[in-house]
Amino acid sequence: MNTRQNLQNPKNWPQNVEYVRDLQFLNSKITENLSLNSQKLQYPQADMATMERLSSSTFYATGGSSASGAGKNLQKLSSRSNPLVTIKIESLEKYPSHPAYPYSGLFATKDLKPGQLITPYYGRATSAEDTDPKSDYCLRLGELTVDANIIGNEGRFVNDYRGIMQKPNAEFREFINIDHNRVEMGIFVIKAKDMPRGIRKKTEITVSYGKAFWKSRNLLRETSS
Ligand SMILES: C[S@@+](CC[C@H](N)C(=O)[O-])C[C@H]1O[C@@H](n2cnc3c(N)ncnc32)[C@H](O)[C@@H]1O
Repeated sequence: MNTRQNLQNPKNWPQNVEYVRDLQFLNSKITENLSLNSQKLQYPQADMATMERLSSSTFYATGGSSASGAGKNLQKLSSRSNPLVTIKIESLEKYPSHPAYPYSGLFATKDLKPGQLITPYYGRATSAEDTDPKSDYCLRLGELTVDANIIGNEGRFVNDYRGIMQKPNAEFREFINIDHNRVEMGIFVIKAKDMPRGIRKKTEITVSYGKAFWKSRNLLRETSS
């Protein structure tokens, strides 16, 4: 079900992008594939060449996709809490040395606990074949792609950690959204010994897009991991 009812755009939201609070599906076959009603999650099968192209043009969850196991062992969460309460989109215009200058980033407005869901990642859910290779906002969800280039939510503003901090403080992870009864991708605070307090207020939230994302754009620095 789509939720495109007169949503108020968050502060600093770009005019040419539609703000949504749910995945937008190109067709109902894709909706079924993520639904938990069928008890079995099966993504549309894509050929090897398409999957290889997807691997380099999209970013993906740490540890790969687990949803193909019928949603087993995934955390069950509600995303109803308003993400604007804990995060904000910030223009990087005042940070000329930031690698994503002069665009935007996602910042914590409160302390965020280790393991906490920061925001789901929403956009247009498409099959592998329909993935736009030119989009910089594509996230893999199993064999599907969530593209937040022209339709999305706050998640589309999360930057890669490279050039910003030593390592990411957040990660993409699949979870079961009990509000929608389906598997979705979310941005979560990393749980790590050296981050016992999670992400502190006013800190930028960063993930790793994966080396393949940068390599495919010829932007991987020799030193980056
Ligand atoms: C999903 S968008 C992130 C949000 C983007 N900064 C914006 O304001 O729309 C991904 C794009 O942001 C930029 N980006 C993200 N992390 C970066 C980094 N660490 N260094 C340089 N550019 C980055 C790159 O242009 C990348 O293709």
